[in-house]
Amino acid sequence: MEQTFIMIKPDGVQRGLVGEIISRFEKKGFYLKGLKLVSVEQSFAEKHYADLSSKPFFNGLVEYIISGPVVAMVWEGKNVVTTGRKIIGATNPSESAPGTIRGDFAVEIGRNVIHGSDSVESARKEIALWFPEGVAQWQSSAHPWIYE
Ligand SMILES: Nc1ncnc2c1ncn2[C@@H]1O[C@H](COP(=O)(O)OP(=O)(O)OP(=O)(O)O)[C@@H](O)[C@H]1O
Repeated sequence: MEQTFIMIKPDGVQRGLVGEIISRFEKKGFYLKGLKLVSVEQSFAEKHYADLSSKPFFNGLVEYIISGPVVAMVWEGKNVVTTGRKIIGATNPSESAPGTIRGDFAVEIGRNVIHGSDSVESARKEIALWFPEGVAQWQSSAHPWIYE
């Protein structure tokens, strides 16, 4: 099944939103396949956001991501990349709909609480970067109650 990489950014960890965010993905019916609290170095953050290296906000973004521990996760489920982005909401919290994570918990684009892969290909690369050790192999016994 499809997998995505989700990261709770340092502001989400500091503000105590970890449980709330995990709960939203769990209740939807997605499966947690990888989870760790990590403080990343500048070079690692630059690698994760390499596609944005030419943007004027790049240095600030890297400073933000290394400003405290983040929660790195792998979630699995049908259409989890696209649906995960919908659960997260628009990049700029002033445009994120209420009911989304950013719509409910964020105000500024530079403090938008959470990251989610934007495509299946990005998810594959990001999971390989953040979880080189691999992810857990397990099947939920609730599976037949969530999927036809
Ligand atoms: N104009 C901006 N000013 C400050 N920070 C920004 C700006 N645009 C984007 N960012 C930061 O860079 C991150 C990555 O931007 P991107 O355009 O990839 O958005 P995204 O895919 O919704 O976010 P993410 O990759 O974090 O899930 C954003 O989540 C935000 O934290």
